[in-house]
Amino acid sequence: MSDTTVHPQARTQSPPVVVARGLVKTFETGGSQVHALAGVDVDFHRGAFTAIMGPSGSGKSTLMHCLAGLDAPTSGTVHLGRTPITGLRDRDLTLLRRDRIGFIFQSFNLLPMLTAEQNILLPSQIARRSVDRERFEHIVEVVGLRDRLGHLPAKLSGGQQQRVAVARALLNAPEVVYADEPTGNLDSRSGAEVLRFLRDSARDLQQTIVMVTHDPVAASYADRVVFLRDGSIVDEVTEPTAELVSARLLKLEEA
Ligand SMILES: Nc1ncnc2c1ncn2[C@@H]1O[C@H](COP(=O)(O)OP(=O)(O)OP(=O)(O)O)[C@@H](O)[C@H]1O
Repeated sequence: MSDTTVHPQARTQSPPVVVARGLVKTFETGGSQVHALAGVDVDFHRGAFTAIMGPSGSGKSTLMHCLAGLDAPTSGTVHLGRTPITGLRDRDLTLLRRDRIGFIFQSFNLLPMLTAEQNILLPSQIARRSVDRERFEHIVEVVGLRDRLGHLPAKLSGGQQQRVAVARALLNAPEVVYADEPTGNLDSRSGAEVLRFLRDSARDLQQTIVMVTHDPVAASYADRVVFLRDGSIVDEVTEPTAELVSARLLKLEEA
């Protein structure tokens, strides 16, 4: 174990970066109600890589949207650090998402006319933030994009494009990165590259990462997996293996 490696147990005991309490989200659809979140309490700690799993419709996306301030819960609270993000005005939420949260989506979301480097730097430019060149160099090195920085996205493989998106999300050292099915569009080799990088970022850069995934192999890269069913957290596994995650998921789907 290297000096910079923190044992997973130590990471889960560090102070929480994100704290959600009593999260309820009810959708009204044509006269009936859907309880997408039925009272979720969950914490995410600094430097921890957490996967959120559960059967289809269990509330994973809704939970991530409420945690990230992309949607407002019907009731309950979310704190990012000391900031209660539930209750912030739209403009403050926009700034908070821009300055303190990183996002990685299944569909990369790169701008096609910008090079890899320009895509990585774009959010900092929009926010008029000075770039920590040392961190940029480090991230580029770790994601293995050094010789691809001048390429347009169309000239990169899917895995390389997602690594650009990951580097972009991490450049500003956001307090938390939310990844929504980040390997959903990748073949298994490229997916593994991206997942290794996310895992290493949590370990080496103390980056807090929360990932929604359907894939037990992807979840096995996390330090911890929380399982949702019918809008509630019903199970949790630390130091998961793909086999263990598959078995728990199967149990939830059968129940
Ligand atoms: N905008 C909406 N309006 C009405 N119902 C919604 C809305 N968004 C989600 N739901 C419902 O809330 C529940 C949870 O949905 P959510 O998308 O969070 O689940 P999920 O676990 O992410 O599903 P999947 O794995 O299929 O993506 C589902 O029953 C869904 O139909």
